[in-house]
Amino acid sequence: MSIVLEAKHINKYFKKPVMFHVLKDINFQIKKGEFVSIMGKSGCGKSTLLYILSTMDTDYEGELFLNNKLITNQSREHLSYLRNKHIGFVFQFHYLLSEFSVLENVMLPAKKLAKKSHQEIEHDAMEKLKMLNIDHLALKRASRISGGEKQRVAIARALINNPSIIMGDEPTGNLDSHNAENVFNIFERLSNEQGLSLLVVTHDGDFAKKTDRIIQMEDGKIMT
Ligand SMILES: Nc1ncnc2c1ncn2[C@@H]1O[C@H](COP(=O)(O)OP(=O)(O)OP(=O)(O)O)[C@@H](O)[C@H]1O
Repeated sequence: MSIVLEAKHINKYFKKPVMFHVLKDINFQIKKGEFVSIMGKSGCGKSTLLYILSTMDTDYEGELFLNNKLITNQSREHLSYLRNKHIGFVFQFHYLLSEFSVLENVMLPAKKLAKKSHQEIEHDAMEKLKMLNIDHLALKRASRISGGEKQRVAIARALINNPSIIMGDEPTGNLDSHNAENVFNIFERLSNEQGLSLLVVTHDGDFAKKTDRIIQMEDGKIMT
């Protein structure tokens, strides 16, 4: 099976206030369609790692490959393009623009990519909303929908450019158990039916044990 994301010998140091070796020789691969969770105690380096994997932090040692292409040492502009095209993000807090409609929020990353017409983007956004059973919310303001609905809109937005991988930082951390299960089921369907890869940092052991594989971190290292 093809490899979507690969980390080779990733090391990271925070230099202030004192030199701190936060990530220690991180190596792993995420295959197409794999649903992987990252777990570990608070402070072990999960968010720092996700920042690097998502190309937002470029201050690290080692190599990162996205769809078998080396993406370390690329320009900020190119990384911004790669991120928008190939990586979808779902965070603990949805970061929707509250004054915009649900549909407009979902369309935004595709508008930024500027590869399709307004009509095509609107059509794609409606398809994603339908897939997540929230198309009836399309014209509502993002501020006027529930927390669980907002997280589904955030997932639709993450999917709009048909990314290779979705990265999540505690995507169910702010949801009740019913909505958390809902998000898990959506992710599982995307992985099984559409071959989308997912990499999710979570503190929720029940969520993690249902994923294909758990990457367990301890003190900046991968233990499993
Ligand atoms: N900008 C920074 N400068 C210095 N140290 C930092 C910085 N950001 C994070 N750290 C430290 O690096 C370590 C890893 O932080 P990180 O946020 O990656 O942990 P985490 O596993 O995601 O924790 P949590 O589960 O609480 O979110 C922690 O000890 C943290 O205090």
